[in-house]
Amino acid sequence: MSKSTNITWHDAAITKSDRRIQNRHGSCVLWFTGLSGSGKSTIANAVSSELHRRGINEYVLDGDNIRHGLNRDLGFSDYDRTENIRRIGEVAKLFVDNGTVVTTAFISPFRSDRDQIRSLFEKEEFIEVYVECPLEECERRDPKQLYAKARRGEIKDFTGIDSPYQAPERPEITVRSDLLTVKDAVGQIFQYLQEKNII
Ligand SMILES: Nc1ncnc2c1ncn2[C@@H]1O[C@H](COP(=O)(O)OS(=O)(=O)O)[C@@H](OP(=O)(O)O)[C@H]1O
Ligand SMILES: Nc1ncnc2c1ncn2[C@@H]1O[C@H](COP(=O)(O)OP(=O)(O)O)[C@@H](O)[C@H]1O
Repeated sequence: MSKSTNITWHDAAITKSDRRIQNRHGSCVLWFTGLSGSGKSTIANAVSSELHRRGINEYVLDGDNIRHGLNRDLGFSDYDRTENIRRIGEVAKLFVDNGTVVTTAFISPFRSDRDQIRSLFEKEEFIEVYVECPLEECERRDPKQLYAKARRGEIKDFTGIDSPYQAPERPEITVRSDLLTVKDAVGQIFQYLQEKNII
């Protein structure tokens, strides 16, 4: 809910549509969601690198990085995760308005939070990418040794251990990161972007 009153929305002189025409490509958010260690960052960065190589305006919003700055006041309670995702959704919307293909790599464990973000966008602009990977495999990878800490009780409310993860019911794309290589996952996502005439 907004705390401010007496504020007026200003229409910008240059619109999203103007930027898309100049860029010669569309803009959207690829909203990656999945367990810690499922591969969100790895695949989002690989997609962004390939977009960049092809001359497409791209940007990655990554969980750990945003939590160092914009969202450094937030922790991992359910309330804080919801606020984390709400802010990222608003930032992603600005990037889409700017004509960018933005990738976001947040666990975003709650279905209602992701649906709320979806509602900020036009239909084709929000692409939910479920990076599906069994908990056992994420725990085996454990790139930051956080599962080990959570199992030892040194981290509380860890997603998949003592905090829930609600898998998407109808994601636009499901990437099975336990079965596909990173390269094949990138290929799957590019195929979608091309089919939808975004790039
Ligand atoms: N308690 C707890 N639960 C889950 N994750 C934790 C926790 N504490 C720290 N971390 C590290 O923070 C990263 C997840 O941050 P997110 O902003 O993506 O989380 S959320 O979307 O708000 O749930 C997550 O990064 P990824 O591994 O990239 O997903 C972890 O490195
Ligand atoms: N097919 C794959 N897709 C993505 N990551 C993979 C894959 N196979 C192995 N990995 C490894 O799994 C780890 C995933 O970590 P990361 O991308 O940080 O996940 P997340 O951002 O979801 O926490 C990395 O060490 C990555 O090299």
